[in-house]
Amino acid sequence: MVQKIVFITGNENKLKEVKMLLATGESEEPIFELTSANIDLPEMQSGSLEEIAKIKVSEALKHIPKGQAVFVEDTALCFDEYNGLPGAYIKWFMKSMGPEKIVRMLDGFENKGAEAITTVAYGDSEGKIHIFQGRTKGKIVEPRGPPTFGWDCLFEPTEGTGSTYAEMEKKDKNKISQRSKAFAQLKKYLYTQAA
Ligand SMILES: O=c1[nH]c(=O)c2ncn([C@@H]3O[C@H](COP(=O)(O)OP(=O)(O)OP(=O)(O)O)[C@@H](O)[C@H]3O)c2[nH]1
Ligand SMILES: [Mg+2]
Repeated sequence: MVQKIVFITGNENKLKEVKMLLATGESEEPIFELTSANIDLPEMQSGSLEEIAKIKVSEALKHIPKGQAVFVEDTALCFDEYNGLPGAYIKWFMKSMGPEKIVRMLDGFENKGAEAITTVAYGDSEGKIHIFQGRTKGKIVEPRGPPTFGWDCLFEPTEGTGSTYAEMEKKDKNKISQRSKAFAQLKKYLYTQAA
């Protein structure tokens, strides 16, 4: 049976990435059907990344038809010098300050280290919640590359070739990004369940 799965998001760029990350190869039998819904769910402003995602997906479960599964995804950007902040609040920092001023937050600090963390909370068709998390280390740099997706232009991953996410081809970003690591785990889980 093909499991219907709903991704709750209002972010078009993210949706595009996630569709690519969960796409099945041409030779693979599809085991799930992915749709998306733009539902504005309340997001807790405290707690660990896992707790925030868990509570968000329990809300999401109330909005989808019985028998379907649902997932939410939250991406945090954590500065070493700020002990993990802005973290999950990066969204609000981006909205009110924009990328240029976010870079200025680390002026006066030598350590520009940061970690991008994607947390996926999956609520299965029985209402059980499963958490998957992917992490990519890097540093905050002066914006480089097209400013099309949030803070992609100011994050230079350590594993890469010295480019910011924004300067990379999508397929290259997807090889190392926090989001691809989290969704690789979800995909593996879905295939194990279906086997
Ligand atoms: O440059 C980026 N590269 C990424 O890979 C990435 N992933 C997310 N973001 C941005 O980080 C904030 C928190 O995101 P977020 O996870 O809370 O998403 P969101 O609230 O925009 O959408 P959603 O919650 O409806 O899914 C938002 O400003 C997103 O635009 C990214 N920016
Ligand atoms: Mg969000």
